[in-house]
Amino acid sequence: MPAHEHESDTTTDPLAHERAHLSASRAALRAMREDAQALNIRDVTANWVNAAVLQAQIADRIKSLADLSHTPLFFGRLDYLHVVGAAQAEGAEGEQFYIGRRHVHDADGDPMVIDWRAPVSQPFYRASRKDPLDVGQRRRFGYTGGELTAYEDEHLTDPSEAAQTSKLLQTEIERPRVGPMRDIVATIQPEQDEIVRSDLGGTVCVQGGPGTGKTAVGLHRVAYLLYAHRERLARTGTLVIGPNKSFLHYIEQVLPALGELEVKQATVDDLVTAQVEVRSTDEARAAVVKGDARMAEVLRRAIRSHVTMPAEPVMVVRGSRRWRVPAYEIEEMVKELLARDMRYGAAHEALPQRIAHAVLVRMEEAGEAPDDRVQNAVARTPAVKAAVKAAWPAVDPSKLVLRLLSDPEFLAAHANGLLSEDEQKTILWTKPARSVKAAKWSAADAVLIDEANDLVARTHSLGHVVIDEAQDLSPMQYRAVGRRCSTGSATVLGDLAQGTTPWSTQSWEQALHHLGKSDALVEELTAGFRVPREVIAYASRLLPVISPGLAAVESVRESPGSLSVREVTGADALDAAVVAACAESLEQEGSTGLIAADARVPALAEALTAAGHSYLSPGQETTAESRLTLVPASLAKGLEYDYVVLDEPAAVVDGEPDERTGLRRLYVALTRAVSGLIVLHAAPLPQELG
Ligand SMILES: Nc1ncnc2c1ncn2[C@@H]1O[C@H](COP(=O)(O)OP(=O)(O)OP(=O)(O)O)[C@@H](O)[C@H]1O
Repeated sequence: MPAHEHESDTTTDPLAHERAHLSASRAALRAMREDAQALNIRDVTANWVNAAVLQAQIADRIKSLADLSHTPLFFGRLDYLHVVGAAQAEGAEGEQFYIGRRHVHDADGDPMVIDWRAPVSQPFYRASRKDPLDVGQRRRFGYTGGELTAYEDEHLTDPSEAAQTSKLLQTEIERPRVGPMRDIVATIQPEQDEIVRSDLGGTVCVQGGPGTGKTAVGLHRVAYLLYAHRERLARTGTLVIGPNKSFLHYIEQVLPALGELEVKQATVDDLVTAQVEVRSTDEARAAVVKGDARMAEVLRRAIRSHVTMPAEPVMVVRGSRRWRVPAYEIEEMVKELLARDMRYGAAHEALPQRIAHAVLVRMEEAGEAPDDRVQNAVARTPAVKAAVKAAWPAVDPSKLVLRLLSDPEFLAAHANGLLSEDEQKTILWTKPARSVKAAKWSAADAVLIDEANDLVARTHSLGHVVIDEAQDLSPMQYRAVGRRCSTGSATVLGDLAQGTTPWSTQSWEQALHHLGKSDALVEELTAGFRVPREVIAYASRLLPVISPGLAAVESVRESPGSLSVREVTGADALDAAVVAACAESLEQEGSTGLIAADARVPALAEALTAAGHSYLSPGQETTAESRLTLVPASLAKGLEYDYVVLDEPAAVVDGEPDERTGLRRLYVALTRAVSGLIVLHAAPLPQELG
């Protein structure tokens, strides 16, 4: 695949020709923006509400038509052998398309640039020598600071041309990583593209080792789905779930860069803490039980225990007449509602109407002609209300969970046969809370309340939800996410070897079951775009212990990377050695992350400051001026730095409640580097690394 980089401005020169197309496309985009700006809505809107809505839509459109000087308008070109969609007749003319981030057309409406998500763009990502998909030539463009400076061709149907890896792709993968996460739209790989373009109807689960592009793929899938199902998803909504705020901050620019501004981002905690404030943390043992799917059944039983079979008839007085519905008839209604397994709150609303209906039937039998208004009025009479309160009382979900965690007898009544006595004791509060407001709720408690809420009233479902770092979710958290896409679909992204919660996912099959998406497709990504060969080989020594059976990632990075493991004599010397390693890394281009056990962070912060190094925390963006981030190991997941200095692996392992989790945390820390890793230790290294 020849790369072309020479300069020339004759019109016969291909690079000059492509540059001219770039200028023309930018001019066309400018014209599209000017058209949008010139729209006069006064003639078409009848009232000010419509006008405001329309004006906002136009403002969004103008924003989306901005020409960002450092974001190339197109990055590829496809030369089809035939007219797309036409019968492939011998000798027919081909068609040429420029592939970019958005659609641009000229004054006649003819396309200048095609959106990467359009069906005709797909072969840019998928066509191969084996299956050229009617593409004669695929061209990739290289840019330097917004300038088109190179191109590279593949002739997929030419048997004499040898297959080669793309230099431009390699350059893109090797590019230093300063600033927030970038999109990969120009270089999505075929196996990634299959996931990106899988249909909205199905849930996809991706298992992939560190740096295989799971996050990137998940975000591009959202962008793709929004393009392919724009109206439906605008109505139903999309959501990206990440492990913590600093991670969400790191990825938040990717979708806007792809022109998608409406996608919400949240942590699972954000989703479930609308009603209560989280003010405490559980011990691991308690959190594991609270996060177990058996808790869903405990809650279901507890809520249904509020239903009591009626013992009294209902007597409704209307005018001079009295109507009696006997207890056994109300009992039948209650039993029928229980059997229908509807939401508790919906049944609570339905029961008064059923009783009133029974009264209406009696009225009709007595020759009266009551209408619907009478039924509503009867449903609201004190007698009916009292009967409903006795048989199917309203339940406050937070109070229900409060009682389960405070009242041993109440818990036992609903948990017996599900949770052992020991497990019950583990989750009971030692000091029962007096009220919902006063209770010191934990994150796991909030998930229980969320489950109870859903038992009372169905949770609103979105059209699509992406869950990143999913391996860390508890079964109850999967359920919480699952009810937010119960009528939609999900993209589940994770790595079993990076699970660091006490309840982390053991198998995707189980996880998908809890999510309510057992029919999901499980895909695997194994090509690593982040971690260089030498470094991933070192980290993968941990795999047999932390996740037996999982294949090691194969790095596709050309530069082998640098790995240096240094022993420091004496714990006192460690801090100085770490600071020196940071200074050494900062001499290179790109970002440096100093990763350390959480407990080591204050000492290292002090050492860095004393040595005159300013540093960022994981939530802050690296810039050309400020390239060093001090990262507690607990926040390293999902992030990456060009150079990583890893402080004292043994301390990272010891920072976790058990060894396996500790080694998994270490695996995460070891796999954040893009170009080089320096490991410094005063204590012996964990033997698994030896
Ligand atoms: N096709 C690609 N072309 C170029 N870069 C890519 C491609 N796929 C992934 N990358 C880059 O590789 C890096 C790792 O990607 P990403 O963070 O999505 O991996 P991940 O699987 O989520 O990793 P982790 O398990 O560590 O969270 C990112 O910088 C991403 O931009």
